[in-house]
Amino acid sequence: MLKGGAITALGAMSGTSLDGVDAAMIITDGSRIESFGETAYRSYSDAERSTLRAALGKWDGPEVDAATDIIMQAHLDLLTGFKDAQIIGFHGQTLAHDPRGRGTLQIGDGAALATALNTPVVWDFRTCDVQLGGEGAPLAPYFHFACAKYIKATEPLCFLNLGGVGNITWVDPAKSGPEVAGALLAFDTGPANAPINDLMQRRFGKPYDKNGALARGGTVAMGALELLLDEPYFARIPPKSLDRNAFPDMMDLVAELSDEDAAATFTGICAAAVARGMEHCPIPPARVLVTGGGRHNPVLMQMLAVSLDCPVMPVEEVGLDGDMLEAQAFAHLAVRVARGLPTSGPSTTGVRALVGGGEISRP
Ligand SMILES: Nc1ncnc2c1ncn2[C@@H]1O[C@H](COP(=O)(O)OP(=O)(O)OP(=O)(O)O)[C@@H](O)[C@H]1O
Ligand SMILES: CC(=O)N[C@H]1[C@@H]2OC[C@@H](O2)[C@@H](O)[C@@H]1O[C@H](C)C(=O)O
Repeated sequence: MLKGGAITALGAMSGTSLDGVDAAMIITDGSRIESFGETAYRSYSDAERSTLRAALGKWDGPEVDAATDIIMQAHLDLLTGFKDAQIIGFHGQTLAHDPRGRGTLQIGDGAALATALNTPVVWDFRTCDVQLGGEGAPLAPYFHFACAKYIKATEPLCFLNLGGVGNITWVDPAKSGPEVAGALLAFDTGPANAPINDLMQRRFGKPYDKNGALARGGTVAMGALELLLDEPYFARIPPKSLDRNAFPDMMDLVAELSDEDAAATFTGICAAAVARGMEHCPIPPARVLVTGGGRHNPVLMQMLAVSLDCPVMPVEEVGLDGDMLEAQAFAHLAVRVARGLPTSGPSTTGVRALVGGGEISRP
């Protein structure tokens, strides 16, 4: 176990929207963020993305092996460019997530990465939490707590991540640590960019609805939206988490709609699911800080501004980098694992006791 002060950690995340790998450096002791460092991004080619897509929802087999090769190569390409990391947090790519059934699968071999990069790698962050009865997700909340301290927040606030799936963390920055009762509440809000991306791929062969251009010209089909929000997931008390493809029939909901209305409806569903989730906050937050790719979508941001009862703004407004927060999170969590600190607990994944999930592989 590492002892002592802050160290330089590198984090890497390939998220559910399948756009690419983010990597970021951070100097932290696992509790306090001292500073943020260099970042980099490697996007997937169309061919790589379709291989990854083909493996979604699978637990093993040739599709998973082909996807794993891509994940390993993409991370090696990106991470060799960083020189000073003392430890690496490697999330890998989630292919399947079923915490109440078969478990959770993040592909990629952290031990091979440790050898190739000659640096200790912390990986497989979610399995231990799931094995102990937790949701295994979201895991960024313990990092969000450190971010709230870093930005010197004084009132309860939320971090909202709009990736493929949406997740929210309510934080009370007055508490002394993330594991303290009442410091955090976190859960996945619902589908975010993934259905929009899937629609764009299916109807236009494009990866996403850039700046919400398509959704902007459409109208939200309220019937379809309400039908989805009737799913039991949205009424469940958090903590709770979602698989990227948890609602496989979503595309059917918009099958009869024009391209514009279909895009508007999926965008509206993302915002409405967040609004529904906000009802669970113990105290209304003073603001919602938005991270993840969805904050680049002005139509989605406008829908959120209309649906929520507090100011909604991108995390850049408080000096954070919304494209890199998840990569930074896994760097921070890697240091926590190495120091024997917990990475999840009852208020974030619903696990019954505090868990420090993650395997450490040394070169
Ligand atoms: N300019 C933009 N306009 C509209 N949407 C955008 C824009 N930029 C990014 N996005 C959306 O954000 C997605 C990427 O978000 P992000 O990188 O946060 O996801 P992720 O990390 O893969 O997902 P997760 O947090 O679920 O693991 C893109 O696939 C796209 O849908
Ligand atoms: C199983 C899994 O990979 N979940 C992701 C996904 O993407 C967003 C949301 O669903 C969140 O629960 C999680 O990622 C973030 C980084 C987290 O664990 O906090």
